[in-house]
Amino acid sequence: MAKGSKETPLMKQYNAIKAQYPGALLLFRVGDFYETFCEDAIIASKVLDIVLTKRANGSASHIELAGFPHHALDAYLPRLVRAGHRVAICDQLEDPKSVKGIVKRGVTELVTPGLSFNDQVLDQKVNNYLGSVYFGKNGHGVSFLDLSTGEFSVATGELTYIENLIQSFRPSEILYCRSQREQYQQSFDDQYNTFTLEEWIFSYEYGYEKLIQQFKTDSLKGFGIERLQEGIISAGAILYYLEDTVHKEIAHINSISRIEEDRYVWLDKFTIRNLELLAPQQEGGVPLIQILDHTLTPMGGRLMKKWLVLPLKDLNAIQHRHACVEALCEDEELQLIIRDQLKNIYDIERLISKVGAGRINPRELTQLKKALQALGPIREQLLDSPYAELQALADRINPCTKLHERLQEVLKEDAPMLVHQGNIINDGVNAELDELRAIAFSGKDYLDQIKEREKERTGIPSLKISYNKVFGYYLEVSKAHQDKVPQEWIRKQTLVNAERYITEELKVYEEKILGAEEKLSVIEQAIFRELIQFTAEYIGPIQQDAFAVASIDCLSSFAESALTNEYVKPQMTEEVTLDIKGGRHPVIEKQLPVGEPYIPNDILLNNDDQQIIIITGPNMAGKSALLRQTALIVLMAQMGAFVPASEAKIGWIDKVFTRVGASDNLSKGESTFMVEMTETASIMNNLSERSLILMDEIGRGTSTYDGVSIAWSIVEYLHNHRKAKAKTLFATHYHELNQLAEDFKGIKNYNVSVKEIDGKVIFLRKLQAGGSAHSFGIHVAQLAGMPKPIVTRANEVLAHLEDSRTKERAKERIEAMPKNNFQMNLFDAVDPQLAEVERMLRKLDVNAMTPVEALLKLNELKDKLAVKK
Ligand SMILES: Nc1ncnc2c1ncn2[C@@H]1O[C@H](COP(=O)(O)OP(=O)(O)OP(=O)(O)O)[C@@H](O)[C@H]1O
Repeated sequence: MAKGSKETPLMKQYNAIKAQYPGALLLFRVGDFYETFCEDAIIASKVLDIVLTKRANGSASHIELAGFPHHALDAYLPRLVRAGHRVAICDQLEDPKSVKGIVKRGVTELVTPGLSFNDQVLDQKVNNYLGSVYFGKNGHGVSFLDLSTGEFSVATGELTYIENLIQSFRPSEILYCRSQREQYQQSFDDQYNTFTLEEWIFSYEYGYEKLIQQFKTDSLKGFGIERLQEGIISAGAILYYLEDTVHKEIAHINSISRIEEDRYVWLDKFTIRNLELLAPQQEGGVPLIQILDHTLTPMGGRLMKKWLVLPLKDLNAIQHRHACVEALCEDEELQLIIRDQLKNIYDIERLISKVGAGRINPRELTQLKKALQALGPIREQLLDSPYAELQALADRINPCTKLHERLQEVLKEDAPMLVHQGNIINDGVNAELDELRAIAFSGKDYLDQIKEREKERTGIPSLKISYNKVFGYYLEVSKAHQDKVPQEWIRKQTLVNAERYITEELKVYEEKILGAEEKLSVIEQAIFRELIQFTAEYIGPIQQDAFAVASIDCLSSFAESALTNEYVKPQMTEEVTLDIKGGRHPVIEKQLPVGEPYIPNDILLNNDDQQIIIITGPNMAGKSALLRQTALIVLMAQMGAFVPASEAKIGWIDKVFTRVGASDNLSKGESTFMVEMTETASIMNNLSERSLILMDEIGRGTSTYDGVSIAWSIVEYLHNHRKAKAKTLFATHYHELNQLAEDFKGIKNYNVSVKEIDGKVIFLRKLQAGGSAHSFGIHVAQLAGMPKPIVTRANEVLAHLEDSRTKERAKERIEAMPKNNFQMNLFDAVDPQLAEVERMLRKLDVNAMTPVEALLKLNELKDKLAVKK
């Protein structure tokens, strides 16, 4: 707008409010519409596909304008938020009827991608997390809040841990400190919506104070997070942000939990991606969650995702879940009953959050009532079962009987969505309400009586009594009967075929009826507000119920997969052996064409004579499937599910690392091989003796000799690592690596068998002991329809290369390979400080740095090492 121009009072108010929310799109309530202006209007018209108009603005030039009716907010808001916009909703804070001049307005909510209660923005089965990251000197902090459920958690740790958690929680928005932009950008890719906050917010004292204020406690000791300095700082920023975005009613955020690094299996960020736990890597692919998730409640769906990315390490906890699944598998009738009742439990977790935020509508409160009704029978059924584990689960359900009774008594069965629509409260709850209702209804009856009486008196058979907003109740007489209209009727309107009249008597009753209806609505709203307050007392118990129901739902979902897919209960042990008989890939087996069975395979790994298995075999033989299914079976077992195998004995695993071949989708222009090596290095630096490593075609992104050499030395390193004899499956095309089995006790060769019949390859998909002689690559090329001359020539070249003399020399060279037992100082290699320095170095973009920046960075790296001394 031109400077110095004279604004209308409305635009003056608009501009003042707009200035308070920079970066947000402002929806400005004017009468029955939400309006947007200027830049916002241009964006809104594009995103929402609504008309963009221009209008005069006082003596200023024209401004753009786009708006929509206020009742369409639920439909339009999600579209703006999903398009990545922060939306400030500015409402009228006074009743326009009672105000002279301009109505007071203010922002009542700032909706951001990470903060929403709106059912249209939220996905039922997915948590909507707001994340917050703080980079400290001695560690980093992260926290996650789902405003729609009240779940709030925090962790402190090394950067890799924070990265893994971000990958697992997949927040819709991440907050970080404005002065830490560089660290943030170096550590996280740009796939997340972010928002930066000022530096003063990120202090321990501020965060601590904010948290104890929110939880109404004296300290954070009870939450077990007292020492998580950086975590507390990050969580404090979240609470600040809630305030800043006008989220004041947050009673449902009543605790915070620590994400304990020691409790869950460490899945490096490549593992979650490579194993396709939550999302497929390629469009059209199927992730594991799709096979495992048979949950029936939104809470169950959300918890299942969490269980999937946070598998347990504690044997007791794992075995407890297995025992529940087993009981539900054994008692199929109980399983059916429970699943039937779960369907009646709405999203009580989000409903009770809406109670806390004062945003629940009457219909939603009836849903809560119905859910409470269904909780009782679930509890009873499980308590009556002979299984102690299921009884323990049932015990965690609190049927909140008093609340249920109250809701049952007060709330109408078919209460509407909007409070002002009325008809929310039952008859018999409030005497005044009943009386007013009687007046309202009998008043209407009385109108009928008047009509009949007047019909008779005047002899106008078509006499009607109707209502309109302009002059209230009126009598309508068609033109044909005009002559019969009594004198005392007052004419109000003439239509083409009829005349409309009012009478003294009609006016008296109108006032009575309308007055009653208005009062009725006021009383109903007051009772409804009281009911919400009463319900708010139950936030804690219902949150607990939500968790209990979610757990039952997940366990029953595991039982469902076990029954339909023939999974078995894994035997969990403290040993370090992994012994899987007849293992299958849970996703691939569901996708094979009918009649094509999935071929099961056995895998035995320990940290003694079979620590590393080198798997060779032609392309398409099934090497990758075998690697992945082994990790998936372990993870499924540790999340509490049954597994696709005929038998599985699992010495629990603490970390899973996966490095799957050089993929073609280059990210950020780094060479594929570089990515591969960075990822592999991160594995080497984080090993433990309970780790499971999957390496699929490591080294294939470079020349054969480089590739073989790197693969070779990685295998040697893994084998000779003194502290961490990590169990490893190594799939490779380099059969040269088979030589290693002769030199090292813990390395064994296997191959995925194929049969050659009439020059054609038949995939048997069976894992068998021993290496393989050649790689059948040319056969696969032939299968793929490669032109015959190319195949023939390739065979010719191969024959030459495999010429006996060449082969003999290669064999000699491999046998004469200098031996190396990696007797280096392994401490250094696993030192986290060094690893951090290395990671920082790798992430540097030297070409984009000025000499001064380079020097500063060098100094920072030096400081990091100095801390160690
Ligand atoms: N055990 C099995 N039973 C039946 N089909 C299988 C089995 N294992 C793999 N397959 C099928 O074979 C296909 C190829 O398997 P996979 O990708 O594991 O081969 P690979 O040996 O890793 O090949 P490449 O070396 O080309 O990566 C799979 O997509 C699947 O359809």
